[in-house]
Amino acid sequence: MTNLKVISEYQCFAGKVGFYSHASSTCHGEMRFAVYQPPQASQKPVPVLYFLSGLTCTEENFMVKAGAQRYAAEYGLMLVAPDTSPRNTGIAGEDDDWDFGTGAGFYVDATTEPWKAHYQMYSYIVQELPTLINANFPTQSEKQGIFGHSMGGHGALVCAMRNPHLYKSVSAFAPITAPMRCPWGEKAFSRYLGTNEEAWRSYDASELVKQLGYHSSILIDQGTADKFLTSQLLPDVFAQVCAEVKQPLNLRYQQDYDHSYYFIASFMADHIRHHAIALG
Ligand SMILES: N[C@@H](CCC(=O)N[C@@H](CSC=O)C(=O)NCC(=O)O)C(=O)O
Repeated sequence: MTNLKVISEYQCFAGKVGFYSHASSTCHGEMRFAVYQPPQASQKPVPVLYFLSGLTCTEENFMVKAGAQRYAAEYGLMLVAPDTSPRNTGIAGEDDDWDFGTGAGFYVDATTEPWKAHYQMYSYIVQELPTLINANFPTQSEKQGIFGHSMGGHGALVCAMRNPHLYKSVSAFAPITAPMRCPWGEKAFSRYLGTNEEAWRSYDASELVKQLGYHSSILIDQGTADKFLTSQLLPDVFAQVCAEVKQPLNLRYQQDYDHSYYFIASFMADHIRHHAIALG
């Protein structure tokens, strides 16, 4: 494998889960990610589905808890789950908060000191990581989808809407849909992007859907017992804007589900199917 260090690999549903690290030229440090190669990948290139995780996660949470491999094996999709931020950068205070810094890169390209030298997660996800994946794994590089959870749901919506030519499908579990209007987003954007809110708009799904829209229907699942629903996630704001601009949206409120991976695992089959249909 070129430029990749294999950390560990495991047989899974007749395919392989692997954990890898590499020297990132975008984030200027070591980055980690996980890949699930379905059994079909041993015979031919397959489409790729990226999953962006939420606050406090590493590349492991999704592979261990989401139960996605079974469905990826069924449909012949490769899964890629990157880490949620650079780590051990030496930036003072990077480990102080669980919702900012380490584990909380928010999938933006930071423009402020001291974060901008390493916290370039948007470019890492959209450019460097796919280039690395396509060079090292049997992918159909023109067939990419993206999904995510919470902070990662925000990241998936932003990456897809800003790059509809790169991502044929998008979905999210309990995404932060209007980060400019919630405490997690305000904290992250003001520190990574500065206080000029104009710069925040290109990372806010509810703004982007107004400006850009997306070429196909967006699937979102949201638990009604999610403790972050009304304070941080605000799916009704996103739904309202989608309705105004006639963006197709399948927003499903799931009764009594919370914010956890138990919720994610419960609806994983539907999300993988959504992407498999779009990715052919
Ligand atoms: N420490 C927090 C809870 C953190 C949390 O719930 N993280 C979620 C993502 S939240 C939005 O991005 C998560 O995925 N955690 C990892 C897991 O494996 O569950 C608190 O105290 O509330």
